Amino acid sequence: MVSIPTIDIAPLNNDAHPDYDQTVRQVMDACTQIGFLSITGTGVSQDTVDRVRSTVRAVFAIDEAAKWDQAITRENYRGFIPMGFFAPNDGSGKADKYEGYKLHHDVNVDAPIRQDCPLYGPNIWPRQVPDARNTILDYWSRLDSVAHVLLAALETGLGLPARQLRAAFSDPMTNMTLLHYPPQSPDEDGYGIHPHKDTDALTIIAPDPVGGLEVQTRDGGWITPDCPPGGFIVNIGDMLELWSGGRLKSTPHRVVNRSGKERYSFPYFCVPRHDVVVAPLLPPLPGFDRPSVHCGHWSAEIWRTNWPDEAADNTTPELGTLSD
Ligand SMILES: O=C(O)CCC(=O)C(=O)O
Ligand SMILES: [Fe+2]
Repeated sequence: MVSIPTIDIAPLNNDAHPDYDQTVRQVMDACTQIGFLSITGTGVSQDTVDRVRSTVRAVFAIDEAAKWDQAITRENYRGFIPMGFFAPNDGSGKADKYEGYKLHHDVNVDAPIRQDCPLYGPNIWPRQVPDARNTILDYWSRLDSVAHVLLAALETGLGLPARQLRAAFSDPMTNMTLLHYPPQSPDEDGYGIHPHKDTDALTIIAPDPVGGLEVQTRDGGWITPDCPPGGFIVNIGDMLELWSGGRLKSTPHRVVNRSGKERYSFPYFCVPRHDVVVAPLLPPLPGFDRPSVHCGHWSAEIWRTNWPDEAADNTTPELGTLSD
């Protein structure tokens, strides 16, 4: 029976904690089997999460015309993503039923790193929701800490030198998408988000109590993660799968919002620094054979190929596909 476990990660804050090793083992079991886990004991309060969800609601309540003034452009993949913008890459042409708002690791216009990688920069913050910046950046920094605790546990669990993964996340290309999924009627086909794998290292989501996230099991079925109130859902993305030589699993998932209610979500996608080249740090498992990925190039290609009239070419990293 495959299931998504709920793990109290509080012992991971201290490697001398009597339950440290056992908790690392539980995290490793989840990440090497289903690739998803629910976590509690993060230290991030329900109040913090509720504040972010209210902010996200307020962002999508902005007048439609004003959204277009603050929309993503080819040059700057920040701001509103209109409803219907993302169609699946399977040729079916059915657009996902959500609108989004894209944010990246926030740095000033004069930050030196912009000389090395122009994808870094300040976010567009929605003018109509003045608290959005503080509320979201506060949440972001808390999730940075949670991500680091999880990465440290994975370093231990994989037998890697301490900090080998964490060192890749200084000046990260970590990003968030604020998401609004209108309800889908029971007879409506299509998805809130079509089945996909995440291309990042690690994703952390505070699930909306209305539900709708579904995770594929190895036998092709779909299960719904249980997550206690105040918990988060974590999943392994393609980059950690690649780093681990195929041991940690990046698992397809999708969203279908049949709750009859509006659904709001704000995944945090943990991505290394622009100059990190992700390649196996351990001998790959038999049959696992993937090219390395340069994170800056990867990010530039995501920005480019999400545009409906742009196609992947033979330099586009192979990430996020469901082919294997
Ligand atoms: O909204 C969710 O729960 C999941 C979103 C997701 O899978 C994604 O944005 O990659
Ligand atoms: Fe995803």
